[in-house]
Amino acid sequence: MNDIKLALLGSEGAGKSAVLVRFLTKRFIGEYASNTNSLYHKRLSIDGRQLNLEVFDPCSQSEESKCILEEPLDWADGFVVVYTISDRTSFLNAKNILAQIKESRRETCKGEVPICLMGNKQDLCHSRQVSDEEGRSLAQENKCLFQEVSAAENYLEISNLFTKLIRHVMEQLKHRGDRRRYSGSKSMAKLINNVFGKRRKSV
Ligand SMILES: Nc1nc2c(ncn2[C@@H]2O[C@H](COP(=O)(O)OP(=O)(O)OP(=O)(O)O)[C@@H](O)[C@H]2O)c(=O)[nH]1
Repeated sequence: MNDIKLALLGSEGAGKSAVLVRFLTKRFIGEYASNTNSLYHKRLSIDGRQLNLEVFDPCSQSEESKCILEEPLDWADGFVVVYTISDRTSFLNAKNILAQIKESRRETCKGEVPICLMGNKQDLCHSRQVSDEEGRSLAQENKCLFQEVSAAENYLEISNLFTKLIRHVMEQLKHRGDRRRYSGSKSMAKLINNVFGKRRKSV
């Protein structure tokens, strides 16, 4: 069984939990606790392969809590970076997060870091502050997957994006010698318990 570890990153309220819960359960739930770090588990089958998916959904990454990024950056095999199309600040924050991911993997990761950039809340396009082209070009600069989505209204696009990202992670893991840096001795659950004190979720 392959273990795949993803981290969700983005501004407060960008819709990280909504996007993830949409993918894992096909449902949209309006409100989520935002002051806790959560680790979600799900068994999946992609291309006939059984996967053990773990997704870390940290509480919001404000400027002051920048250090919170360090553990997921080290731990994850791939990243989902979420911004809101109706909030330019969240887009600028996503840009910073992408730069931090690249910087943290510069020495250890020879190939591309599997990342998916999601412009969420597409249903709020009447109050759009970030164009689709801006999102697309930021994704191209950083060699990551990109799509605008609406966790509130759409399942399929989100599911397809996660699936593409997981395929990319599986490809990268095949080519890497240091496949499981943390599993066993230093799991994310332990890291989170140590650093933050947290809940684990299964869906
Ligand atoms: N209109 C609309 N609202 C959304 C969408 N996705 C999430 N929301 C709403 O945006 C708010 C924040 O969503 P969350 O999923 O909690 O965002 P988050 O990024 O996990 O937030 P933190 O946990 O605070 O970091 C909630 O009120 C959601 O109902 C969407 O696609 N469209």
